[in-house]
Amino acid sequence: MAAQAAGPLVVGVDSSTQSTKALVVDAVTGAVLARGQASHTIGGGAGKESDPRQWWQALGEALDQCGDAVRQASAVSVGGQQHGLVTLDAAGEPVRPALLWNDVRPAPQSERLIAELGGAKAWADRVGSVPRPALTVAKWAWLREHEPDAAAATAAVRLPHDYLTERLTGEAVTDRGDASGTGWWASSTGAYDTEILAHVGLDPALLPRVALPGEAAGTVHAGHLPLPKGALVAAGTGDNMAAALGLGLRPGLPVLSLGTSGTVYAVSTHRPADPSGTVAGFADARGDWLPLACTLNCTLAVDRVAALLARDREAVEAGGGVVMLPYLDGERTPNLPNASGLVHGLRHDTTAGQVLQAAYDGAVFTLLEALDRVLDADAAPDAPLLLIGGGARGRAWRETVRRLSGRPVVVPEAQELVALGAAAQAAGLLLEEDPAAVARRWGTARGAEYEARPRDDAAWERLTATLADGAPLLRP
Ligand SMILES: Nc1ncnc2c1ncn2[C@@H]1O[C@H](COP(=O)(O)OP(=O)(O)O)[C@@H](O)[C@H]1O
Ligand SMILES: O=C(CO)[C@@H](O)[C@H](O)COP(=O)(O)O
Repeated sequence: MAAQAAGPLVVGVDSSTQSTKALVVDAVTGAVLARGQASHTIGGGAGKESDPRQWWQALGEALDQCGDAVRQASAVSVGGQQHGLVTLDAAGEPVRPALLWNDVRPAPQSERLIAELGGAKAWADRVGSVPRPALTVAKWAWLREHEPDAAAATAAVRLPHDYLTERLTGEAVTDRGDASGTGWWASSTGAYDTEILAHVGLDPALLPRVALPGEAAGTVHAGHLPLPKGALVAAGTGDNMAAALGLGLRPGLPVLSLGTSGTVYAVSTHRPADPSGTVAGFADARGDWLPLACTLNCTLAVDRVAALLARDREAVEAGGGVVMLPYLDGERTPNLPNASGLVHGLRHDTTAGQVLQAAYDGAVFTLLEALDRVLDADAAPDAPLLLIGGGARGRAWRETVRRLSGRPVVVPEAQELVALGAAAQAAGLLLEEDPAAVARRWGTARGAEYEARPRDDAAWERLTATLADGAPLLRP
């Protein structure tokens, strides 16, 4: 395989909520020479948890599937689901399963942290984000309150991507992108916030070093993975930051990602600070910012509705006035952690296909509602939406985005943009280039273009009214 390559080989990894994906990529051309994927399981009863050791095992399986090419890689990088709280004991073993980004149990701790440290605006100004239940700081506060023994046994705290990076290299290293989703890395200073850490009783010595953009985490030291010992390992980053790299994103171009989470984001040259908490003021993996809004209910919620209706996910039907807010897991945007799904407007003539379409509409509306807040002065109002994530392969998702956004849509041909972004980061490290420039050279954002259609204002108004009128039901 490597014989077909024009340049050295790099490996990009996406350790996301549902699976690990690995790509072996030609660092010069961006050609994908091999790929692998292995699933994760999520448990946790009322919460959302995964055993980090499973991610390591899945990484091994995904790399094995890549065959010989992976054994010739010169550099590797790991992108991972953001915010997860990985707690390790003194031997480096997980104290308990990781609390994932979509675990809403820390909602009371989140409210308390906001109140105790000056309110939402103070948090946004200082940290960049209001500490919603998703953020690692709220999860750590939950653990200390509910499982003090587990918190006391914790000798190291990691995020999913840097847990894997450390297992590859033996080095405790993270990056500013993923660190910016913890709630204890302040965007105002570009460093860990020792006052916040003291407030939540977390010793900064338990945290990984934050590498500078472009800095290596180390080299592969683990002999039992197919990766060659001594291959360079980049710092990696959060999955959304990795996808921004993978698209070679320039400031102001909006991305809508349809996966387990739904996200809308853009690279910005201005540090975000949204006191409403809708926009998380993340850092990107280079030196800019990544204002982002994230929903909990996206592809899994809509697929669940399709299964309930016993319909294929593409079997939608237009028409009718039924409205659905598919908040099956509670919701993060808007901040409704205790909400459940809401259906309104059913009639005798409502069809199952219309109910399914209403689920897509509700999921897409929730994301697009946040888009205007995410975009700043850098953003061109008529810029096309880049549609990525597993859902971007679906016609019903794409057409719903076109109908409710009124914007042109581009669906990149490249499908695994997080893994490609990690590969671009690895290639950037190896070739001493800007990873976003590497991705632009690879042409990763090229894809099918769909022109703008007039926005469906009637559907938008029905959804807005249902969200407002349903508030007492959505905030139990
Ligand atoms: N052809 C398709 N059409 C529509 N949706 C799809 C298709 N293929 C996969 N998906 C959706 O993509 C989702 C997984 O997306 P992905 O971005 O890989 O998730 P994550 O990164 O959160 O693990 C699945 O939940 C599934 O609903
Ligand atoms: O919490 C966020 C962003 O803030 C999520 O986007 C996670 O990063 C999980 O991503 P996926 O597994 O859905 O890609």
